[in-house]
Parts: sequence; structure tokens; C-alpha cells
Amino acid sequence: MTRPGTFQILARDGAARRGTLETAHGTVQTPVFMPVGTQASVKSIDPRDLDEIRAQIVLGNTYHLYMRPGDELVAQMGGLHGFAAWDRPVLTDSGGFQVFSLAGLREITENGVTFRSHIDGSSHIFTPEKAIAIQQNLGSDIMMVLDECVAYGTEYDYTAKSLEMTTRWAQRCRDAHPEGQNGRLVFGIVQGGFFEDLRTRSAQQLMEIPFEGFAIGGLSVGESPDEMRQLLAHTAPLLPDQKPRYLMGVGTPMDILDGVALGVDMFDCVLPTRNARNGTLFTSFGKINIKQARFRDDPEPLDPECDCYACRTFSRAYLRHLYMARELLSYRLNTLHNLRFYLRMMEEVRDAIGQGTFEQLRARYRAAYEQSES
Ligand SMILES: CCNc1nc2cc3[nH]c(NC)nc3cc2c(=O)[nH]1
Ligand SMILES: [Zn+2]
Repeated sequence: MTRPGTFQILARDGAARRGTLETAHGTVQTPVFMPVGTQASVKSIDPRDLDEIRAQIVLGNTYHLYMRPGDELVAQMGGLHGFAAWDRPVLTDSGGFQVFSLAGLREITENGVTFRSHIDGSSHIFTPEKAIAIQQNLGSDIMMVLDECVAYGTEYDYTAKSLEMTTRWAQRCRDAHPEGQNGRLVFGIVQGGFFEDLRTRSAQQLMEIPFEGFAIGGLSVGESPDEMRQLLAHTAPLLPDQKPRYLMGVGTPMDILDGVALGVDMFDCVLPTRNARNGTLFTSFGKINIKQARFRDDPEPLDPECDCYACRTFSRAYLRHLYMARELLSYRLNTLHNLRFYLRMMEEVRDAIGQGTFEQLRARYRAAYEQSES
């Protein structure tokens, strides 16, 4: 087996790269989209479904699993792989972002972030060392450092101080899990808010530390699509060409294609799974909502170009009925479809980069998605 952490670039098309990332649980073809499985499950679908839609790697949330059922229990049950019967790669976040967005009463000190559980109000602290120890217990293949994701609009001085602390925390995370230890990888996270000079400073400091990959954090936090793209265009090229680049929490189909065009290799987003549960479905002809009356007696498959179980087996009329009746099967079929849409798009992306036709692919999706971006 090729050493975990090895990242090979197989083809380029402009700044877009097609590659492979080796992990302790197998090879990941990039660019890749990672379905989010917050509480050790990708909501409403099981590992067989994930196999069928050809998911390569899933994301777990450290904060949630630490809170419930507890990382020690997950470790006892064989880590996420044994517990959730998923035998392919897992990436876990460090809990930082969730603490800032979910937990109450938190305080940030040099040592780490203290907070109260959103479940029972008990108080906890995530230090960089603790964040890594939890991810080790979860059996994560790719661990994320503990960082501070500053809120959109945070002013310059605070952002500058925060990124320095994030760098110190990143070093402590690497020290807690040295390079190559049991085949698991650690990624740094670039911060610096929406200030290009601070992004440069954060990237330069983090690249001094031997991470196997680098994430761009602090985006998709309420900024406009243009602000995100501008910041991304500045930051992505700063990162090491020979290491994977991961854009956290992104995004819509167009955000992902624009990220690939700027040299990003890895993406995660709750959009396909969350939208599935409110009836918003991604198709090759744009976004639709299945509850619309026009689908009431529509015998056609949701998306004729989609190869998923829902599109092969049922009509739009049936999918609409399930949704209107709040049948649990609606969640499952809509989720299968939306994730398959994202994963199939990434398969097309990888092929297009290999053939030098990525820009044509991006234009095709833009034609279907520009106007439906409501
Ligand atoms: C690993 C935890 N750290 C960490 N997670 C994140 C998750 C995000 N999710 C989104 N939009 C949905 N932006 C994010 C930024 C960060 C970020 O800057 N840091
Ligand atoms: Zn489908």
C-alpha cells in the first residue's frame, strides 16, 4: 500500500488538478466531495447506500460525537469505522467551528476553548491536544487542527491576533500527532478573515509545519459569493502545489466548480443532505422543489440523466407524494439523489480535468444553475 499522505497529481487543466490522496483506509480520487455524517451517520442513508452512490470519504463532527455518545465509547466500539460499519476514509473536523456555532457560553484562551454543552449545559474544554485525542479515538483518517474561525466581519486587529493563536494551536496539534503516526493525516487550516495580507501570513506560518494537507477555513460564513471567490483566488495558490487543498463547508454546485477551477481538491457541505430534507433537489436542469404542484401528476423520473435508485425507480409524482405525506422514505430517496448528483458531478469533474475539458463542463453547469441560484 502506498504510504498514507501521498498525494499524486495525475492531470491539470488550468489551475484545476486531478489527483489521488492515499489514506489508511484507501485511496481518494480528487477533486472529491465529502458527504457530511455529523453524528456517525449520513442522515437517512446507510453504508450500502453510500457504496451504491460511490461516496469515497465521509465527514464526522468531533464536537457532536464527543458530546454524544462520547469519543471513548466510539473508540471502544472500533472507532467510527467499526461503530458505523464504514470501511473507507473518514475526515473529522476538530470541533472548533461547531463549538463557535453550537455551544453556549464559550471562552477562548491560549490553552483552548471552554464551552457549555448544547445538550446538558455541562462545561468542557477543547485544547489542541484534546481535539487531536478525540479524533484519534474516532479513528479518523484525516484530522483537522483546532482553529478559531473568526466570524464574518471581524475587524483586522482581532483577526491578526487570532490567526497567530491558530498557528500556535496548529503546531500543538502536529506535536500531538507527529507526521506518519499510524498512517493518519493532520491538515492545517488557513485563517485570516477577509484580509488578503492576513491570509498570506496565516498560509506562510502554517506551511512551516509539516501537514499532509491544508484547509482554507473562515469562508462560507455569510460572505457574498464574490467575496468568497476573491478570497479563494488569493489564498488557494499560496498553498503548496503538491499537497491537497480542502475548502471547508463549501458549497453549491457552482461554488465547488469555481473552487476546483482555483485549485481546490476537497469539499464538504451539508447542502445536498439538508436540502433533501426540505425537498430542494439538484438536477441536471437546475434546482427544483419537489413540493411544487407541477410535479403532482408528473410520471417522469426526477432527473433523466441521473443513475441513482430514486431516478431509476420512481416518478416525480411519487417523490412529491412522499414529501407532502412526510413519509420517511422521502428523506431517504431525496438524500440518495442529491448526494448522487454531487458525487456524479465530481466524477465528471475528474474526467474533464483528465481530458482538458473542465471549462466546458463548468459552463454547462453554469447554464443550468446561474438562473436557478435564487
Ligand atoms: C475543523 C474545524 N474548523 C473549522 N471548520 C470550519 C467549518 C466550516 N463550515 C463552513 N461553512 C458551512 N465554513 C467553515 C469554516 C471552518 C473553519 O474555518 N474552521
Ligand atoms: Zn437521481
